[in-house]
Parts: sequence; C-alpha cells; structure tokens
Amino acid sequence: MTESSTASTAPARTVTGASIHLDGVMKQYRGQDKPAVARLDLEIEAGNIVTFVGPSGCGKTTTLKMINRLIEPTEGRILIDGRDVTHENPDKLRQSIGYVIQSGGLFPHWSVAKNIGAIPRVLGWDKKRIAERVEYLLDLVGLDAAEFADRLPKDMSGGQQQRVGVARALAADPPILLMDEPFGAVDPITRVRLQDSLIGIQHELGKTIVVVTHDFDEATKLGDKVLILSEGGHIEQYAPPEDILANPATPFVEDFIGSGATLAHLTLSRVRDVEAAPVTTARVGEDSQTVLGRAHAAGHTWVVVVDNHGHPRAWPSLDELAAKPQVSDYIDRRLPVVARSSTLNDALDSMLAASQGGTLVTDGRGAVVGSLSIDTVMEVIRGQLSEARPEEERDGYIEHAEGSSTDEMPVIVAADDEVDEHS
Ligand SMILES: Nc1ncnc2c1ncn2[C@@H]1O[C@H](COP(=O)(O)OP(=O)(O)OP(=O)(O)O)[C@@H](O)[C@H]1O
Repeated sequence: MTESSTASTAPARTVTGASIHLDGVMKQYRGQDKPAVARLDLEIEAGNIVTFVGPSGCGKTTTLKMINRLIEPTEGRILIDGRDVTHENPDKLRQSIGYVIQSGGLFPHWSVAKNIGAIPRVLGWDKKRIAERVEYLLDLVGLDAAEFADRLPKDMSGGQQQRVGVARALAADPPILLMDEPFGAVDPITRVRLQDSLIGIQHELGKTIVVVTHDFDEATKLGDKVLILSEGGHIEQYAPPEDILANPATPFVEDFIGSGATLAHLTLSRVRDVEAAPVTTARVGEDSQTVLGRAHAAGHTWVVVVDNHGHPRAWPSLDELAAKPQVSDYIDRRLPVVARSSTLNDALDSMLAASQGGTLVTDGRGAVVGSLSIDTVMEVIRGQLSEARPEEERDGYIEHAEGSSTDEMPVIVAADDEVDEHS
C-alpha cells in the first residue's frame, strides 16, 4: 500500500476514553437560595472533546467538578462508561480522571519528573516504569525529557508548566481528562500552541476531554461539541460548533456568540484544510553547502532548521545559511508556528505577532510539515466571506463609481431627523 493511500483510507481514530453521563445532577451550595446547577442531564461521548462555555457564575466549574466529585452533587447520578460512580470511593475515582487547572497546578518544590510521576507512585508502579512513562509523556506534550525532567516549575515558562500539568494528568493513562480554564493564564500565541497540542494529543490517544473556558473561540476550536450554559447550569445549546454557528438555538445563544457569527466561521477553518507549501529542512550541524544544494534544487529561498524531533528552531535565508560552514544552533524565539489543527485565525495571529508574511506549519507533535503564506490565508478568507454574502448583495465599487448601479443609495435618517421633501 502506498503512503498516500494509507492516509486516505486511515482507520477510524482509536478511542481510549470513557463516556460520561450526568443524570439529573443538581448542586445547591449551603447558604444559597438558588441551586448553582439545577437539574442537568448531559451525555458526553467517549473520545470526544466537549467544551463548557457561558457567562461567569453560570455553573461551568461546578458541573465539571461534579464529574470527578471534587464537588459532590446534591442530587442526581454520575455514570462513567455506564457505571454509576456517584457513591464510589472518590479518591479511587480521581485516579481514573485526569484533572488540569490553570497554570498547571504543579508542586513547586518537585522536579518535573517527580510531578508527573505523582499518581503512578501512589499506584505503586516501579521506578523504571515511571521513568519510561515520564519520558513518553514529556515527548507527547512537546518537551524534551533530557532538558526538562529535572527542572523545577519556577524555571519554566507558563506554557511549559501547563504542558507538564497535562502530562501529569495523563500519567496513569486515565480515560477522562477534565480541564478548568487550562490556558487562561498564558499569552495568546502560547495559548494557540497549547490548544493545538491538546488537539494533537486527543487525536493520538482518543481520550474523553472536558474543557471549561470563558472564550467562545477556544470552545469552538477545541470542542467536537460545545455546551453553552446560562445561569443555574441551564443548557442553552449542546451541539457541534458548526451547528451552533449556523443555528443558534435560543436568543441567549445568539447574543452569546455575537453578531460576528459569519466571521466566527473562520475560527472553524483549519490550517489542514489549506495546502501547506513544502519546505527544505536542515539539521543543526549539517554541512551548509549540502543544505544549500537541496534548497536550490527545490527552488526555495530559505530553509527551516529543525532539532532531532523535527521541531523548528529558525528559518534562515540562503544567504544567512551560506555565511557559516555548518548549520548553526540558533533558536528564533519569534518564529511564527501553527499546527495543522490551528484555525486560519490563529495562523493570521501568529504572522502578525511575528511581523512575518507567513508561518510554519507543524503536525500534532510539533514537527514541521510545511509553510503557509499570508496570501494563501487571505485568499481562503476572501472566498469564505464572499460565500457568506449572497451574490445580489455584492454591488461593486466600480458600478457605483460609474453610476451604473440601478440601486438607490441607502440613506440612513434618524427617527427625529427632519427630511426636506423637496430637496
Ligand atoms: N463553594 C461555594 N459556595 C457557595 N456558592 C458557590 C460556591 N462555588 C460556587 N458558588 C456559586 O455557584 C454559582 C456557579 O459557580 P461556578 O464557579 O460553577 O460558575 P462558573 O460558570 O464556573 O463561573 P466562572 O466562569 O466565573 O468561573 C455561582 O453563583 C457561584 O457564586
């Protein structure tokens, strides 16, 4: 079988996640007159990412924490893969449900390896198995084990700490991952990378992931389904993002998603839907002339320097490359990079943040697979906008400028403006 036919007939994704069923759950906090979450019924399919959004105080976190019983429901049942866990030992339950909070929630005096190994140690795994697991998970979340395993959280960036938080939550291979505003505390570019990394991990592992977020764009990007809640944990809509944008179920949802719903479709277009241009890659320490030969043959004017995992480090021009006999070990911290799962909005953001006319594209594990130019993205966006606006609405500048349009120019008059009938 050829490589391309393997790709086109790829088998369905492996699902290692478990389904979650909230059956009439209710939470009434002591001293409150109204329940934080009134009777809520929710079915989350195994292997899906579901995002919870809604205004502050609507009950997102309460609902999430009832799944692993960090908050005990006042009424109702929680079923995991059909099994009623409402009265199971909560500590045991939590060992099978990974939990990630904002900023990673790492133990500050423990190394990265010790943090990730916390639950496996409780489960009595031997040292070798834990060490192998730590190495596998660091690689999965895009961190180099040799560089990070012995670091303390304070010596890492917010985004790196958050990656370790995800690795720790996955340590005992739980079927479910709960995440409460996981990317709320990082800058927008890091946020995009963490989102992409999470999508990559989910595609690879097929876990069931529930994410609470304030950000509707994040909810639509990550979620196979989005749950929109209003006060009291009331379900306004629970559907795939495309359906919510196309058919908001209630006036609340319409208001919530805002008038930019047409533009919001752009947040659903992915980098993988646009063909990435091939790039010439070079390894650190490789002979520059050999790389130049490859780049010239491919007609490229720059190359991407990658590490042993194929992660991009810099994108020097051929002149810069030729200035040194070997490919040098330089990291360009402002390199624009997006994953195939990123949205076109993310791609534009990354280009703008780096003041570049293009961005590199990586796979779910951060290895370079190509590049995308601003022109390509703009072309797709223009196409989408014109599809969103019906033909008859598009009366061009030329027609108006030449006075050839038969349409009346619209005149907007305030209700109390006097209109002179004779002018
Ligand atoms: N421990 C508590 N005791 C009393 N009331 C609480 C408690 N925790 C939350 N609440 C109330 O329950 C309601 C739902 O809170 P919850 O934290 O679930 O909302 P949320 O949608 O996650 O909000 P946010 O987006 O602001 O984090 C709110 O009115 C909140 O004030």
